Amino acid sequence: MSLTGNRQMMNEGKSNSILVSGESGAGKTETTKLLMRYLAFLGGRSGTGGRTVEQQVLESNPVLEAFGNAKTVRNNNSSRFGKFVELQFDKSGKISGAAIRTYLLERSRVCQTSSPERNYHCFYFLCSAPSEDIKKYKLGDPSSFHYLNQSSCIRVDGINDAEEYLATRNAMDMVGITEEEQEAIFRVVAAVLHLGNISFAKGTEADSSVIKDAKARFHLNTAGELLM
Ligand SMILES: Nc1ncnc2c1ncn2[C@@H]1O[C@H](COP(=O)(O)OP(=O)(O)OP(=O)(O)O)[C@@H](O)[C@H]1O
Repeated sequence: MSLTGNRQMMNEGKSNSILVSGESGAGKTETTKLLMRYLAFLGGRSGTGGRTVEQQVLESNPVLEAFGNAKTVRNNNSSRFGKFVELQFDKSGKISGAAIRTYLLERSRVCQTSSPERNYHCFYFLCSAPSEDIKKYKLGDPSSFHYLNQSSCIRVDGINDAEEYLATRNAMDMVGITEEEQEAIFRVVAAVLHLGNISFAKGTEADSSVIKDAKARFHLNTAGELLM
């Protein structure tokens, strides 16, 4: 399919589209990665050192999967969003640029998950980060966070969260997300986990509420610090 699309584009000089559809678990994500890899291979530039557009295109997948994929009943790596990937080629057929647009992330999953599903991978990856990051974001075991412990599924066979954290960081470097931007992104991810642990108790006045206890206050303060 990639080859046919590429040949038609080169012969007719027209843009081509490939639509990958199917039910959850059908193989859309894996097929799209294979299509992108082959198109990147066909449009690759030989001899260019460093970070090439092809590499950046391919490395966008681990980044999108970390933040937009989760384990569901049907698929351990289910994409909870849609995406439109545009690869641009120059007259000689070499990749000159790429753009990825995402649609409709399943946002409700952030606050609510149930067994045997998991929340988005990025939360578990961050909880398995090297100790200096854990300390910096004041994190701990995933099971200590409400947004993650509503489900009894914390770990997934075949996914090493610690390795995936490093792979995600590496992929973010590759696609050109600066260290500062990555820091900001993971601060928000950590802050979301802390926000989920803030609980309230009934206040003395009618219809009022107060922070429940010292633990809840710690998470409130930490979320505030991370979002500053
Ligand atoms: N070409 C393939 N080779 C090997 N395994 C595959 C292939 N395609 C799919 N699979 C297996 O099926 C699983 C589900 O595939 P994939 O994540 O691509 O489905 P999907 O259609 O994108 O699902 P969702 O809509 O839930 O994101 C993969 O994790 C993998 O185990």
